[in-house]
Amino acid sequence: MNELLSTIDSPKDLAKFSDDQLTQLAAEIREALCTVVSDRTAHFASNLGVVELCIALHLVYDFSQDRLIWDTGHQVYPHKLITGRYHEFPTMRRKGGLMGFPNPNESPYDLFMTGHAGSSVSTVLGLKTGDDLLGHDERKAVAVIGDGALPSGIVFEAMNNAAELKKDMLVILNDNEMGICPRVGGLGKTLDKARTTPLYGEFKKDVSWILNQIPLVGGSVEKALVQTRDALKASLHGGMLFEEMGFRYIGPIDGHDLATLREYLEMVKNLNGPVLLHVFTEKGHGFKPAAEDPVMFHTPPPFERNGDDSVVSVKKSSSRAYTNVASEAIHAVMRRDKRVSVLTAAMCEGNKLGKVRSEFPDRFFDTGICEGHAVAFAAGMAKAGARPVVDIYSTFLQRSFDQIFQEVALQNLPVTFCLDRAGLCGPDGPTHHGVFDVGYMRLFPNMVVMAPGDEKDVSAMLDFALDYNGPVSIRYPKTGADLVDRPFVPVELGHSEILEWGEDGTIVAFGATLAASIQAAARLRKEGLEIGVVNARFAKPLDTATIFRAIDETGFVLTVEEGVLAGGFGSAVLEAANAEGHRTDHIHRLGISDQFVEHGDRGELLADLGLDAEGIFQAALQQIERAGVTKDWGNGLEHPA
Ligand SMILES: Cc1ncc(C[n+]2csc(CCOP(=O)(O)OP(=O)(O)O)c2C)c(N)n1
Ligand SMILES: CC(=O)[C@@H](O)[C@H](O)COP(=O)(O)O
Ligand SMILES: [Mg+2]
Repeated sequence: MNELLSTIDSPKDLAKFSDDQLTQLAAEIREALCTVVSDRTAHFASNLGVVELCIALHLVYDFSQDRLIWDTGHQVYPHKLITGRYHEFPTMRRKGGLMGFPNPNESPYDLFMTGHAGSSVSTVLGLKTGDDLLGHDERKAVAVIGDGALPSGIVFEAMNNAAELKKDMLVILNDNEMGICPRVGGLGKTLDKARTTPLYGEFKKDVSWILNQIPLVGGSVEKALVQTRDALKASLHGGMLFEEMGFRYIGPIDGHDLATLREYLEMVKNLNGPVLLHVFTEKGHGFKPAAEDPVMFHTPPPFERNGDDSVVSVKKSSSRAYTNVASEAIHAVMRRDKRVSVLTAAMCEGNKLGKVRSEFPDRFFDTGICEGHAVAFAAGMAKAGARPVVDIYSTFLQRSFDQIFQEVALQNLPVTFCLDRAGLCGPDGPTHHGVFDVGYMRLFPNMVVMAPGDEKDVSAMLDFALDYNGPVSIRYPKTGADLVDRPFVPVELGHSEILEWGEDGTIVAFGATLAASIQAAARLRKEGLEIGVVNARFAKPLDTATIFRAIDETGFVLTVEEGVLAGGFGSAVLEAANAEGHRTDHIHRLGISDQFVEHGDRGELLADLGLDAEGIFQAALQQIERAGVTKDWGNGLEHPA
């Protein structure tokens, strides 16, 4: 297997293959995809669906000069295999290996590092405009965008502008009827029209035959007839929307038929102005289990295959992940409070909201990949007296910054934000690590910023939020929820929870760093040091009484957070201490410095950043030395550093 794929160093090598060899190449690419997902979580069904499209694109265009952006970028694996990264492919999504999204540091064929949906039409328009301005107008420009990404508002901003500029660019709509879950929204229904009529090729032949029966009396009639044909075709195929926006709509065509793809790409390649080519694909195409269950196989847990393409085992993820705890808490509160609704932005599966959707279809809202809208929509619901819970990943919620500011915080509306994947999300890497939210949420007056220290805190914080008459954000990472054994202290606005107190120093953990902080403190206590641990719970409002007591009465204060230091929890502590004239020289912050964190296993990344128990232990030891804490280390051992 892979006799052909392993010989490809550049897309230019594709030209040497016959049609039969290209068919074999597609099979080899699918085999490589199956192999890579058998021992790690990676994007699978989306990649299976674009194999022929990717081969056709690289046959028709020269992307060493032409511009290509894969929107979102989770379907970029075939592109990576064809652009000289076959031999590195086994390192996919491993620390230090290939990224699971486009990465310009890997190849000049990757122009933008992406992972968030919807920006491709804008960046391709920008590339084309820049190339034209700088005398490279011979370069073609292509964006490939999925039907799930298409409803993102930015796509329409870009198309609106592209139609104005009349730039020669191609948008390929990869329509597989799926986001991660089945696609939602009115736009999807427009696209569905295209599935009720013959594919473009057949339709075009029929219309051409009809037109040929009409004796043409001159250019004006022909022009009118062609326009009639295009309007008829576009209205039949749901393309009218794009035609009205100023894009030439072509399609739909079969996105798994290599010859058809090449024919149409050759045709549209030299059309003037913005063109949208509507391509039908099947998510999971070519691997039956994935085609039958593209939701499960979007990023399946590792699985093994039988020879007949059946799947032997799929390892389920941990059932006590924070995500599950949160979705169960949301479900419970929806059962007892009819004011409560939940909103997701195309991440129903990722947010584990399937049961909520089934039981409360009228109070479950999937807006599609439209996070800005989701937040403003929730604000409207809150204004009407409902209690919306916006359940959006930390990194994707960044899309809604202005709506959080204007529609929620400024109005002081009771919207509850559940920020899943807050912190390091592991193999998805820098586009997905949710590490900025404490900073951006803390900026807004009225916003309460919380993070559960363990599983028990999650439902308690949600209950608090829904009783609180203002905006609240609750952040938690993509990992198993810890369960800290202690007499539970109810969640109270601006109050932390003191788990241990010790004069030699205090570790103040914000969020899910609590368990590692407890472990580090326990090791230090074994060395004879009296180290306290505080479960901060709130970054805003801060529990200044407890924090100032730790500052004034203990040897040092070490804050620990799974997020960037800039504007984070530790910054809040420094700001508060400074504002009230307390010492700050013995306050040390653990978190993420001014850097983007690469992809890798979550545990590896935490250890690299010193945010695991060992790192916290070592940081505390350094603070102990700095504080001049002298201790008889018991058995006379050297300092336990
Ligand atoms: C702004 C943003 N929100 C949410 C996501 C999560 N997400 C990744 S892929 C995906 C579905 C994309 O569907 P589509 O564009 O149709 O691609 P397909 O997987 O069907 O090929 C979603 C919701 C994201 N990457 N970016
Ligand atoms: C491409 C994308 O953004 C999603 O597929 C994301 O990778 C899902 O992340 P989880 O697997 O953590 O839900
Ligand atoms: Mg899709």
